Amino acid sequence: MLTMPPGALQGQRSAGPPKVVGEILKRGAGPAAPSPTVAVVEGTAPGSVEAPTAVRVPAAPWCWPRTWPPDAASRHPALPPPPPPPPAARIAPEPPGRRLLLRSARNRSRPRCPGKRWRLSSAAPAGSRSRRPTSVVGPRPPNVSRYIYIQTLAYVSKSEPESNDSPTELNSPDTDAYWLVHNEGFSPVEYTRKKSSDGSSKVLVKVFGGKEYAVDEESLEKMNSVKMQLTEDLSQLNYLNESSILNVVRSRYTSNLIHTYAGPTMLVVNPGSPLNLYTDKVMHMVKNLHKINKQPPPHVYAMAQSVYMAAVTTRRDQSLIPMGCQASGKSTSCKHLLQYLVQTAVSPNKVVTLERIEAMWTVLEAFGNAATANNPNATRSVHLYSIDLDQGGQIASMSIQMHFYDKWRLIDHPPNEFSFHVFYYLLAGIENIPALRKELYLDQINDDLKGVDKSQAAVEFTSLQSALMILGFSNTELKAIYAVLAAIIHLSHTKIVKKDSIFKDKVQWTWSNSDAAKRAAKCLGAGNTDDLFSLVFPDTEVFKECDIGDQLNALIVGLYTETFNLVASIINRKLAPSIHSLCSIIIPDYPGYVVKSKSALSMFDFWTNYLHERLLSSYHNYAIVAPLEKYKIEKVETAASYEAEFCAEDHMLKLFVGAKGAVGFGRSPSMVDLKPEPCPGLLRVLDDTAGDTNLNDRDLIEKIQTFSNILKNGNKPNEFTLVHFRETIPITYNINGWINMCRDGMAKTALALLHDSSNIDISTVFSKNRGAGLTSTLAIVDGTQSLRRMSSIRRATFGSLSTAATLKRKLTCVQIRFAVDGLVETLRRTGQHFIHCFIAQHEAGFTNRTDVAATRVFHSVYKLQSITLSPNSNKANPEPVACRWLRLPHK
Ligand SMILES: Nc1ncnc2c1ncn2[C@@H]1O[C@H](COP(=O)(O)OP(=O)(O)OP(=O)(O)O)[C@@H](O)[C@H]1O
Repeated sequence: MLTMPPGALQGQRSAGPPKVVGEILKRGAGPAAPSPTVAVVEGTAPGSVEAPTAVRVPAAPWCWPRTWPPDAASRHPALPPPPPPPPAARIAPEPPGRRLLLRSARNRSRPRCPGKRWRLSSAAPAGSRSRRPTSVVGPRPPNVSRYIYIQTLAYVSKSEPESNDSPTELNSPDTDAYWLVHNEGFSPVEYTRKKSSDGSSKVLVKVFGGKEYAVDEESLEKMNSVKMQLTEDLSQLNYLNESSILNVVRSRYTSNLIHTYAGPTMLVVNPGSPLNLYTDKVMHMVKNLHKINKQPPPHVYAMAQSVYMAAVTTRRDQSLIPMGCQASGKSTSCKHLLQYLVQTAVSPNKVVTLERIEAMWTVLEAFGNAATANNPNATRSVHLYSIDLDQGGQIASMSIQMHFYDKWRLIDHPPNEFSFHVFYYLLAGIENIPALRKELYLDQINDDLKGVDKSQAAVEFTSLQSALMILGFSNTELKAIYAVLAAIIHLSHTKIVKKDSIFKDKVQWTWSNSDAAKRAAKCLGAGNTDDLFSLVFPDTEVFKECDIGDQLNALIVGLYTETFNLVASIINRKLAPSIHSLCSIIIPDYPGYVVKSKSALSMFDFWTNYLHERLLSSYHNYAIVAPLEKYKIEKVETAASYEAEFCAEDHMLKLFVGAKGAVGFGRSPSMVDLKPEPCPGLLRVLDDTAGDTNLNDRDLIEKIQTFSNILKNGNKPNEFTLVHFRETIPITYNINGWINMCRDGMAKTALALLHDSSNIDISTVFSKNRGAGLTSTLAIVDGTQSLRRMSSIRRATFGSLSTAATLKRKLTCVQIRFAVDGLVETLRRTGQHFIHCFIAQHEAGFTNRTDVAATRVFHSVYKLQSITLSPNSNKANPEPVACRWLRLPHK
C-alpha cells in the first residue's frame, strides 16, 4: 500500500514549477519578452500535456499570421462567397434609465469599474483627453499614511486601463482586423473583400503581410483594439469572442498579470512558480485602494476584499468558490483568500490567527493530500472553510467541515501515484524519535520509503508536528493518532489467506504476515492477532472468499477515516469557540477534475466530477439564468439565441440524478430522493446495485450500458465514458471494485475497535471526541455557529434514519450524494462569488480548440454578461459571435 517508486516525495513542496509552465517561464515572461505560444486551457494538467501540433508564433503579436498552417488553404478552399450580411445587433440598446438600473445592480455584486467611476467623478472638461486629474482619488484620508497615499496614487495611475469608450478609437482601422479560427488555434487576419463569384459563403482574408485565404465567414471573430490587449476586465472588451478573451488572458499572463476580472468573477492562470504577488505590500495596497473607494486591479486579495465587504454590509453569508481542474491553483487561491481575510478582519480574541491557519493547512494537507500524476500535492478531500464574522466585522471563529475523501487510495492507487502524505512523513520523521519508533514497531518496517527523499519527508514531519502543537493537540492525542497510523501501516503488510485445515469441508483463514498483524494489534490495543482477527471477522463462514480481503481493506479505511475525523474535530475545537457570530464567509476546497489521463478514472474521480457538475450548474445559474430572468422582469431585450444556447437543459445532471432530480438544480434544494422513479439517474443505479448484496460489478456495468445513449461505452468491457461539463470533456471510468467500495461494512467495527482499545490513549481520545465517527464517509464537525446556521448538511445526512431508506443511506455512495447535496445547498444559500483557475499550456498554438473545453464553458458566460451588462454595449457594434463551441465535434 505504501510502497513508493523512486523520487516520490522529492517533488512535493519543493517541486518548483510544473514542467510545462516551467518551460514557458524559462522562455521569459514580461511585457518585453516575446509572446510564447501559450493558450490558456483549463483541463490539461501539466503532467499530462500532449504537445499538440504547435503553431509557431513569432515575437510580435502582429506577426502571428505567419503561423497559419500550410494546409489551411486546403481546409478552406477558396470559393467566392456571397456578400456578408451586416452583423445584426442582437441586443437592443437599453433605455438610459434601465441601463443605470442594471449597472447599479451589477456594481452591487461586483467590484466597481474604475474607468467609469473615474469619468463620472472627473472634473476634466468634456472632450478633454487628459486622463487623470489627481482629484479622482480625492484628498488623503486621515487614516492613510502619506507614503501609502502617494504610492497608491502612483499605482492607480499605472493600473488605469486604456480608455476604450471613444468612438474614434472604436472605429479605428484596428477594428478591420479579425481573428481567424482554425484547427490549430487562431491567427490575426485582415478582412479584404468578399468572394461571390461562385455564390458560396466564403470570404477572402489576408494574413497580415502574407497570403490570402478563402474562409468561412463563421470562422472569423472580430479583433479588439490592440490597446485592449491587457485590459483588466474582459467585460470591457468591445468585441467579445473566444479568441479575444484568450488573447487578453494570454497577453496578461505573459506579463505576469495572472488575474483578470471577467465581470463579477475572476480568472487566475497558474503561474507555476511563486510570483511576488502575494506580499504584505500588495495586501496593504488593496486595503488602501478600498479605503479611498477605488477598485483595486484584479487580484485574489481584491476578490477577498469585495466578498468581505459584501458580508459586512449585507450581513448575509458569502461564499468564494474556486473552480478548475487538477493543479490549476484552487488550493493556492484558497490559501491566499484565507490569508487576506485573517489579516484584514483581525480576530479580536486572537482565536483565528495567521499562524493557526497555516498550521491548519499543514495538517490538512498531510492528512488529505497525496501525490498524483498531475500534482505532487493534490487535494484528495473535500473541505469547507467557514470564517465567522461578528457584529463588528471581525473574525469571531473559524471552522472546517470535511465532506469526503479519496479513502480508496489507502488500499490501492495507480502505480505512479501515492497514498496520503502523512504516512511517508511519519515513517521518515520518526527515525529521529527512536523511542516512539520502537513503541510503534516502525523500526521493523524498512521498505516503505524506498526511493523517497527521506530528509524532505522528515522536514515535513517536523513541520507537521509543530503545526499539531500550534493547534493544541495534546500529547495523548498525538500518541493515539500516531498509533492508529502505525497500525494502518502494519495492516497494509498483511493479507488474509486460507489456512490448512484438518476439516476438509470447512475453510479457515489466517493472516499472511502474522508479525505485521501482531504489530498492528499491539498498536491498536486489540490484544493478540487472534483477538484482532475475531474482532474483524466475527464469523468467517458468512463471508465469501473474495469478501475477506475487502473486510480488511474496509477496516483500514474505517481506521483512517476515524483518525481524519478526529484531527478535523480537534482543529475545530481550537479555532471555533462558541462565540456568537453574525455571518460567515465560506470557501470550499476540493479536488480538481482530471481531463487527460493515461488510464481510466476511479470512483473518487467520478464523485469529484459529480461535485464539479453541480457547482458548474450553480455557476451557470448565477451567471446566466438569473441575469436573464432579471432582464425578463425588467423587460430588457436580449438575444433569443442566448436563452436557447445557454439555458438549454443540462443533460449530464439529468443523467446523474434523473429527470426529477435535475429539476430546479441550482435554485431549489435538490436533496436525494430515494422514492422510486421511472427514469432514475445514474447515481440511483449505483445505489440500487450496491444495495443488493447479490449483485456485483458486472451487473453494474450491464445496467450502466443500457442506461442512456449519451453515456458511451469505454474501450474495455468494464469502462464507460461520460462527456462532462456541458458535453465538452469526455472522461472514461473504470468500474472495477465500485460495488465493494460502495458497501461500507467495517465503519462500525473500526470505531468499536478504537473505543474498546486497551491502549488508554486511543480509547480516551476516540471516545471523548464528539465529531469523530458519526459516519465513516464524512465528518460533520459540530458545534460552531456557522454550522448551526447551515443545518442542511446534517439534516440531509442524519435526518430520519428510521425510514425504509435507512439501509441505503448507510452505503458510501448514498452518503457521498448527501454530502455533495449538502455542500452545494450550503453554498447556494450564500452570496456566491467564483474564481476560475486555469493552467497555461505551452505550445498549444493560440488555442488548441479541441482542448479548450473549459474555456468554452466559461467564456460564454462572459460573452453574455459583458455584452448585456457592459456600458459599452451600445457604443460599438457588440457583434455577439455565435457560440461555435457548442457545435464543435469532440475529437
Ligand atoms: N498563484 C500561484 N502562484 C504560484 N504558484 C501557484 C499559484 N497557483 C498554483 N500554483 C502552484 O501550482 C501547483 C498546483 O496548485 P494547487 O495545488 O493549488 O492546485 P489545485 O487546483 O488545488 O490542485 P488539486 O485540484 O490537484 O488539488 C502548486 O505547486 C502551486 O504552488
